[in-house]
Amino acid sequence: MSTPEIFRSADKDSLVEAVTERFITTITAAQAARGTASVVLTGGSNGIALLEALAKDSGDIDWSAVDIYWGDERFVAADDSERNAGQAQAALLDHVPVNADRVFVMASSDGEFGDDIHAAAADYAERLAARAGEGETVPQFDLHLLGMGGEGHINSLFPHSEATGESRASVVAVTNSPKPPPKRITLTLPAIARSREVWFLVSGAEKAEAVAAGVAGADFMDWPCAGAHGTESTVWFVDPAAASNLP
Ligand SMILES: O=C(O)[C@H](O)[C@@H](O)[C@H](O)[C@H](O)COP(=O)(O)O
Repeated sequence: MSTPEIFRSADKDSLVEAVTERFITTITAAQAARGTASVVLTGGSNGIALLEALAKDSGDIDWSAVDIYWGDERFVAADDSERNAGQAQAALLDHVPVNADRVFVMASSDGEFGDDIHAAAADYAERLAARAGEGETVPQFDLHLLGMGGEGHINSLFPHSEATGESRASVVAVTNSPKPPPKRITLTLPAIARSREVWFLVSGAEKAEAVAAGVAGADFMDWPCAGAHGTESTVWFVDPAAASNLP
């Protein structure tokens, strides 16, 4: 488990610029070392702004050799504008030469499992396991991106929820999310822990308390963000407002 690193930016725009630059460096380095890279995307304003910036310039990233996953998804119809996958498609994936076989979208509520959210979550767990090494259920991600809510939720892991307390399964269904829509599919803390790097992309004063709790290593049932760590690095990209409760 890595010690949190804090990257303070002057504002939200320069936060996205810094993340974009470091994303390019990290993914090209992974490809240079292993011929391939894997990244877990996040929704939210900063997560999508990063993808838009990458669509304009992603340096030497070989997009055909990147595995793309999502940390969570809203279990709604495929064409619902709330879907993280649809937003990522429009922001980036439609504009770069990704390999469609390496883009792992979580099922929608009108997909092959219909409204069976548990089957849809189990399917994602199986697809992760199929890409994992022997004896593992989750591939080693090079990078897991995370947005965060003001109460410290990451992916669809909300405070004091069963999903946040999950200690074994890699993917679970959430049927009572306090933030709409209620039905979601999410990677769990043990799945996030398979990441070399975990990056939080956080701006705004309403996130300041959660940032401080996450960096200080609070109880993850109170502040789910405090339970997410990369094996090599954990980086909090914060603007001045989000950093305002840090020592
Ligand atoms: O799951 C959701 O309902 C939200 O999309 C949420 O998880 C979002 O990613 C964070 O709240 C960060 O959002 P911002 O980057 O816009 O602050």
